[in-house]
Amino acid sequence: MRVGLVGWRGMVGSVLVQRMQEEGDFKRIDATFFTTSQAGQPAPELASTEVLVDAHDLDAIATMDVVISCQGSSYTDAVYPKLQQAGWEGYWIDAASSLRMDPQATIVLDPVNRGVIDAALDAGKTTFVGGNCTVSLMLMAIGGLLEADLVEWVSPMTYQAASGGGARHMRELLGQMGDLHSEVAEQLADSHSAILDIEKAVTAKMNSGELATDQFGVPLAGSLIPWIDSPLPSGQSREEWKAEAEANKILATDNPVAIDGLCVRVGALRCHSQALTIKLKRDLPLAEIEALLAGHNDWVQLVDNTPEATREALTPTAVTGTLNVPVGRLRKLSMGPEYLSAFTVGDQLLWGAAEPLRRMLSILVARQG
Ligand SMILES: NC(=O)C1=CN([C@@H]2O[C@H](COP(=O)(O)OP(=O)(O)OC[C@H]3O[C@@H](n4cnc5c(N)ncnc54)[C@H](OP(=O)(O)O)[C@@H]3O)[C@@H](O)[C@H]2O)C=CC1
Ligand SMILES: N[C@@H](CC(=O)OP(=O)(O)O)C(=O)O
Repeated sequence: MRVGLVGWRGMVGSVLVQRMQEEGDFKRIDATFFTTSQAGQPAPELASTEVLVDAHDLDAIATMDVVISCQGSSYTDAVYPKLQQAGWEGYWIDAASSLRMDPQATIVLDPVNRGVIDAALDAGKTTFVGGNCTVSLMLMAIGGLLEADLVEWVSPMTYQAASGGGARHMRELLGQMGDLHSEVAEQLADSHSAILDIEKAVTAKMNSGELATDQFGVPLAGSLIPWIDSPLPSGQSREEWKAEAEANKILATDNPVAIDGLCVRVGALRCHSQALTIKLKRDLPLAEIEALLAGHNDWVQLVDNTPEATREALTPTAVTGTLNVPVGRLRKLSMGPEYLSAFTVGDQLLWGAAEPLRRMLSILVARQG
């Protein structure tokens, strides 16, 4: 199978390539590495060509059986329609959002919707797109309740990492953290210095306009930003809108589950966290809920509702770089026995972006036999 990789040098793409190496995927494919900016330069050893191929060379792209793009929506918008018009019959696997709601496209998250993916392949569909990171991570966490049709609605309140904006956003956050520390390093070193003086100096620096804020627009270090992506007439941010729209498409629900909440950027590096309020269709003992959640897939992990277990396993620090999707803080809320709280954390570059694409490629390779 000839597989073209576009966007492999970026953050999502490099996590994808790393995972493909870990799983030995390159042994099963013939990989061509494409580029939008470095055509003709040496290709990585994993490639079947010696040099990188121009990602806008449609003739070259069209020789691929599969194209995986982690290059972003503008590349997809420029190339995908032309390939379709030219009658290309290969498979298009994409990390970008632009094709997700296209009726021809299937959103892939196989531990949750393998049946939907298989039905699409059987029907001859060829376009497969990874879901929004918070949506995929939420479904990995509470897939057991959704599969059992126990959920009336979910309100996710998110705590999203800087990496969701891209590499430059991560750099900006770390730079802000360093600048704030430098501002008060001397007072911090003196254990007798007054904490309110330190706070005042930090707050003054944050409001001084001196911190680099080209990516986020305002300081994120020591703060948060309760808006992600563009505004919609509904008052939602586009990130908030994706929750219900994409989740129901992934699940192929007959009766859509209402999913709506607020999306917030916080100073985490690459793990998104979400506090979920879930309205169940009926009262269910907590032990049954836990069994359904834990039994749904190989990556979800129940975390005891204790301070020790929560600090140990339910933080971005504990989860970053792993495929684990811990879910904890499970308890019935005081609003009534059908109201459940949950908190979940996941690496937004792994299950949130690269891993569903890698697994979609494996499904195609396995089908080819
Ligand atoms: N960030 C995220 O969390 C998520 C992103 N996505 C989707 O994936 C797309 C790509 O995101 P992301 O990986 O963050 O984008 P990046 O900005 O990290 O990379 C995108 C492209 O930029 C080019 N590039 C230019 N300079 C550099 C450099 N110094 N290092 C690496 N690459 C460079 C590369 O293309 P080339 O080699 O052709 O020059 C690369 O493929 C997004 O637009 C989005 O659609 C989806 C889910 C989550
Ligand atoms: N918008 C997400 C990251 C992302 O790229 O999402 P999408 O693939 O839906 O555009 C975030 O900022 O955390």
